[in-house]
Amino acid sequence: MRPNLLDVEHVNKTFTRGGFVSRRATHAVSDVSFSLAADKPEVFTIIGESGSGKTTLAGMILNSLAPTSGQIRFRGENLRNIRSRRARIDFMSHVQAIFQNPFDAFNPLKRVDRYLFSAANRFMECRTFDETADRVDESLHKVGLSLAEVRGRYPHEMSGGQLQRVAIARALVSSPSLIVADEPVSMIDASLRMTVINLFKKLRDEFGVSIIYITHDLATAYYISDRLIIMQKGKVVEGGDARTVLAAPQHPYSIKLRQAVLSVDDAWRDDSVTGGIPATATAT
Ligand SMILES: Nc1ncnc2c1ncn2[C@@H]1O[C@H](COP(=O)(O)OP(=O)(O)OP(=O)(O)O)[C@@H](O)[C@H]1O
Repeated sequence: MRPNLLDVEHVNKTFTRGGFVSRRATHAVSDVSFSLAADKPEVFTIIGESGSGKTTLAGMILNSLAPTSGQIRFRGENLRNIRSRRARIDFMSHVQAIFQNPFDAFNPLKRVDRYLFSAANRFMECRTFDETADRVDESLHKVGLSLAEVRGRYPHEMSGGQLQRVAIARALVSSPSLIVADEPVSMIDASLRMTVINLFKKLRDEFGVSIIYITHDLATAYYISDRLIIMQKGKVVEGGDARTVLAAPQHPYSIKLRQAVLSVDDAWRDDSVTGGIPATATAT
């Protein structure tokens, strides 16, 4: 039987601070489990208020943080066993990350196309410059851009939305099967957010990429998710099919979330009249 794309099994992460006498432990992630199937690309959302453990969980899925206990497997392989440089590069070619602020992801003094070329050189076995350029151009087309548009430009010459699309194109160069996107639209101008959000749907539907979408933004979570888990203080308080969870929320936090979504729906209805961009609500 084909292994799942991702298995997160009873994962815990505890940070300890202080010395022997004043030692303090933070249970950032407590007993979290979920799986993503290999043959069914989806947008899986991890939603929760600030400090609920979302970024810590993302770090463990990206293999940049080790769980205190429990295990994470990608295509059946325990991430703990991915140690050699070659194995790490192979893993990174399949699992890519998108971060919150695209302006932090690019050096202001470096042309953005150079990032795309180095990703192509790192992950793909292109034999000629033209082959590398084709690969880069192909990735940029997937996000609605082209090498001709991007070549020679510096980060400050692009909008936050455009730059985040370049970051996604860079992630796509290696044809990953999973993208972990941690608050990818929260630093982007509201008018450009939906372009990036719709792009994730396109990656799922047209290119078979699964997305782990991490957010505290209820409106985009509601709009984009196939399944979701709601985290609070490191624990999953509710999870499952996004519409089902939101239709009959059980946990007080999910009820609060649904109320916020309902008010967002109202905002959408208003926006459909005015032709504006949907408002977003934030869990507090
Ligand atoms: N390196 C660390 N050392 C100590 N504590 C940490 C560390 N990283 C995170 N924490 C703590 O773990 C908890 C979860 O943090 P995390 O950043 O994962 O939450 P989050 O849901 O992503 O929050 P936000 O939405 O604000 O980014 C918090 O209490 C945080 O202070």
